[in-house]
Amino acid sequence: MSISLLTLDDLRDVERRQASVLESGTLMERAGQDIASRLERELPPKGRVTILCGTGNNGGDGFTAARCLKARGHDVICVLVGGDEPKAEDAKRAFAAWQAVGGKTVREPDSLGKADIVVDAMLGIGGDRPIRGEILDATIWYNVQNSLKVSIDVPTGLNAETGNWNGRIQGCRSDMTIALLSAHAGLFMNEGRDAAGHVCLSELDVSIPLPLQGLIDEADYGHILEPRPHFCHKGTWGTAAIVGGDDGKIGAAILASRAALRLGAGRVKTEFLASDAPAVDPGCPELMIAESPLDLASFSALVVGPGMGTGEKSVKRLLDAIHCEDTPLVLDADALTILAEKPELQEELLTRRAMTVLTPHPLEAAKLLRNKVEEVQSNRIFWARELALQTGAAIVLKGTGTVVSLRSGHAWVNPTGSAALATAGTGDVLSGMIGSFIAQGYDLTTAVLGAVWLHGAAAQCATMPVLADELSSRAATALGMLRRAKLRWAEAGSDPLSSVGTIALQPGQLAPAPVEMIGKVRH
Ligand SMILES: NC(=O)C1=CN([C@@H]2O[C@H](COP(=O)(O)OP(=O)(O)OC[C@H]3O[C@@H](n4cnc5c(N)ncnc54)[C@H](O)[C@@H]3O)[C@@H](O)[C@H]2O)[C@@H](O)CC1
Ligand SMILES: Nc1ncnc2c1ncn2[C@@H]1O[C@H](COP(=O)(O)OP(=O)(O)O)[C@@H](O)[C@H]1O
Ligand SMILES: [K+]
Repeated sequence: MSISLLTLDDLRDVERRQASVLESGTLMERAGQDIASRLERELPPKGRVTILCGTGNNGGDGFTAARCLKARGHDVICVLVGGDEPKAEDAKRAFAAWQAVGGKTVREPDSLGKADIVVDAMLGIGGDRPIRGEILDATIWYNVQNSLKVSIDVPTGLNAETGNWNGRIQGCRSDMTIALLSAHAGLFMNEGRDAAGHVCLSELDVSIPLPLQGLIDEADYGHILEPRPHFCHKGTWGTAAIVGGDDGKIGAAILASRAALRLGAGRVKTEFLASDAPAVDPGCPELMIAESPLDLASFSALVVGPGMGTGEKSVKRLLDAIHCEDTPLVLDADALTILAEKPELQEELLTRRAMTVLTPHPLEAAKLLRNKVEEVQSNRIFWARELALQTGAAIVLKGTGTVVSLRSGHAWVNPTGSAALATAGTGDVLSGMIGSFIAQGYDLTTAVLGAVWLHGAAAQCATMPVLADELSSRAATALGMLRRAKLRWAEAGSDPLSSVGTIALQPGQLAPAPVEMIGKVRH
């Protein structure tokens, strides 16, 4: 969690504390300088830049960046949107400084020629209402510009915490967003992921308190990248049991089982609930298909639910698994539907000694929370935390920007993944991957965060939906390559591979960074 995702309350606290120790306008000046430096990398000499400035402090950042770019010889025009003058104090000063250097400001953008870069500095984290009037008009203009489009702090109209458009009114859709002080969860979730584009962060040289939430990164899953010792055997890497696959849904349990095996579990046994289940998986003969119900307590990890059905037999098997109190348990799909229908089973989860992981998609989460999908999606981090408290389990709330939450209140947003995952069976693969890492003996957070991150990373470069079964092979290949890269990097002491399979890496990195750090970087 080295990239923090501060809540708006936390950010306002940081701002207040900084205001008492720094001269007013200092942060805005740093923001303007860092924005200008980053934009300059995208500009030709004497590049043309149009900056849409709102009347709040986001607009102030825009005027400050304008002044810095002008000083570096670029041709900059500001458009003041939403009023005849800035309202926030720092923004007033920034506007005056822009005017003092002869900066040109107009009130609407329609007559302006094409710019190399168009900047959205209309609304930042203070934008909490649906956009309308001048801001809406300028947003519509912005979205059709054939220029590089860059939002400052957050795309105008987007809720920085939830990644939803305020009031469902579409706001600015950008190629790049330069976040200030801290990255925002909304830039990686729901509509925010598409609206933000490439995310840069300037921390403005401010030390940020360690928050409860951040992006999943190598600091969280690094252990899974460690090479295996030579001195080991299949028993070293645990045995996972996959329980599921009722009539007509055998494939789901196969997908989870294959994923568990491919990602490194020493052995995987599959218990199908279907009456006509196959005795072998011809595509993966390494799997052991149980002929009779498994002794669930004897496994290193249980994955229960993929294609399991919700009938009496399934309920009984779920209960058996929950009662294996000392065996780590991953519950997915139909197991979650049963849990939602039988709240008394959720209470039993609270008494388990071993870890439990629930992997709901938003509809499954809504049912568990006795809620609506829209409500869950309106604040995914909040509801993932609620579900962790309700069940005592680690929660993996899937979707665009998967959220992982623990009962302790810690929450992570996954920066990897893509729409290539929006295809049947990829969730089954994820539950098998989590079960695999748990069976291998990784601690709960490493296993869950590593699986979620890798599952997304394996799909990231695909332009078409990935067949779920291919996904686990891709994830295994990516993991192997990352392990090799780490080894080489450790041996060479510096530059690893510049590219690892489908995952493009910067020199010195093992995995693509979700956020480009700009300005003065403190870590
Ligand atoms: N305070 C600080 O320490 C720093 C703040 N910075 C900038 O300041 C921004 C926050 O500034 P503000 O708090 O002034 O907020 P904004 O500039 O985001 O918004 C200004 C005003 O817009 C109003 N508003 C909300 N939704 C609206 C809508 N749909 N239509 C019209 N008006 C709407 C709000 O009531 C608010 O008063 C950050 O996003 C960042 O860009 C940066 O300068 C970095 C440092
Ligand atoms: N647009 C998307 N962007 C990122 N991840 C996605 C997207 N759509 C789906 N996913 C991921 O794909 C998986 C789908 O899981 P799930 O809905 O349980 O499907 P299934 O039951 O068919 O396996 C989850 O890991 C989810 O986070
Ligand atoms: K903005």
